[in-house]
Amino acid sequence: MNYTRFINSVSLARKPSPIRVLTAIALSSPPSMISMAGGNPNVKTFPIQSATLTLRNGTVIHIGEELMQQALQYSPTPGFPGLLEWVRGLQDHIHTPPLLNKKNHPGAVDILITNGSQDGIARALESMVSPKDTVLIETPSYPGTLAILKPLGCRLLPVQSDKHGMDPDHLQHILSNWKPSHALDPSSDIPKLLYCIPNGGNPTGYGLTAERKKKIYQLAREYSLLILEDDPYYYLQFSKPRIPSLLSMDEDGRVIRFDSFSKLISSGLRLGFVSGPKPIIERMQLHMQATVMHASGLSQITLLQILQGWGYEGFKQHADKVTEFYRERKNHCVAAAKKHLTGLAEWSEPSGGMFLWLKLKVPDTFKMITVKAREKDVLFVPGNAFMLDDQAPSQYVRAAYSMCTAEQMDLAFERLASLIREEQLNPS
Ligand SMILES: Cc1ncc(COP(=O)(O)O)c(CNc2cc3ccccc3n(O)c2=O)c1O
Repeated sequence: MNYTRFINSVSLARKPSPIRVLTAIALSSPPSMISMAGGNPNVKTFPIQSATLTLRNGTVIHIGEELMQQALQYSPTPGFPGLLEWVRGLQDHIHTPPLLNKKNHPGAVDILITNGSQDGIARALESMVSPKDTVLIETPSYPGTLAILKPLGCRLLPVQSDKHGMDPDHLQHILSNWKPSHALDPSSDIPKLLYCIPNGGNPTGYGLTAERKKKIYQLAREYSLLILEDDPYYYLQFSKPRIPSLLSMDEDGRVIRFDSFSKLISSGLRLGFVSGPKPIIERMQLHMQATVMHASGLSQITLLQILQGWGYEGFKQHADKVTEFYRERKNHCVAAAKKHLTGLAEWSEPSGGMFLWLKLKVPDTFKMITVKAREKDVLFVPGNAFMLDDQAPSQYVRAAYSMCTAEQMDLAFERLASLIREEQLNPS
């Protein structure tokens, strides 16, 4: 695989920061090394000495002085070595990526700790996309990614989806406008990247079937695409066993996978990680070096203490508990929709995540949701926010069931029902 084709000129121009190189050398040198290189502040001037965390299960985690000094000091851009090692082991345990341990393969998997997966997606797209490029993106899609992509000025081609996720037949139909050989022609506008949210989609809550994932991967192979697998809801799949990831089938080194700790452990710690081909991860690391330098050290050390205490089995048990929490909320949400919205809206049962995607029997939801709904003390997100063309009318709204009680969801949908009836009588 020739990765240069996928890296834009800004990213290709990036060079390792000499200071960050020295930080890495200093960290990996023997105690005899005397470093007067790095402009590190002296940790003895820091007011925080240690910390103690109490988990909901009663476990007490103590971050002593030595570890706290590491947490509060500059650290390597790729991530704390211990956390990198742990998440690498998690990927092996969960996805068994074919290229995880093939160090000599050009697409050997490398990992970067990011400030949440939003940060990772931004670095990947800002390192790969040029204005002349064509990017395939499932629609509807996550507004956070649309906010990154649209300003880059590339051509965005929407790939339709349904209750089983992105439609590979529509993807094939779009790609049939090119020949696979066009990928060898630098002047061709053949698509290079495919962005998808394979499980518990945002905004739909739908997930790709295993068959569709295989078909999409085969099409990516045929047309030399790289796949951006944005998968913060992987562990929140309601069906068991979980449907395998695209990374688990990646024999070519064409999947860049974004994981997040936001939906399982904390969204405020701002930690996620990217698993992908080393040449791409290296470009993202250089991007990170020139901006935030590294993800928060205190967040990384805090997370690592929790993960090391759990181990992989404990992590999976926690993920299963969180999934059951959201399954119960999903059931309450669907029950409230059936009770109040039957005949006024359509929806399919979410297969994971934390969202219900409602198609209302009105021509456009934007003004109804952004103006009238607030007067009725209820908030949703209008469907246009998830579309490539956010000016076009949309009959959809996204409802998040993650934060509301069953009673609140019932009342919210009762209010939405009266809004729909009013809108049907007097369209805004
Ligand atoms: C598909 C997909 N990919 C990436 C991310 C980012 O997650 P990270 O790991 O925390 O950076 C997300 C997070 N989605 C949302 C976040 C959010 C934050 C504040 C307020 C509202 C928010 N709404 O509505 C969201 O959907 C996501 O759904």
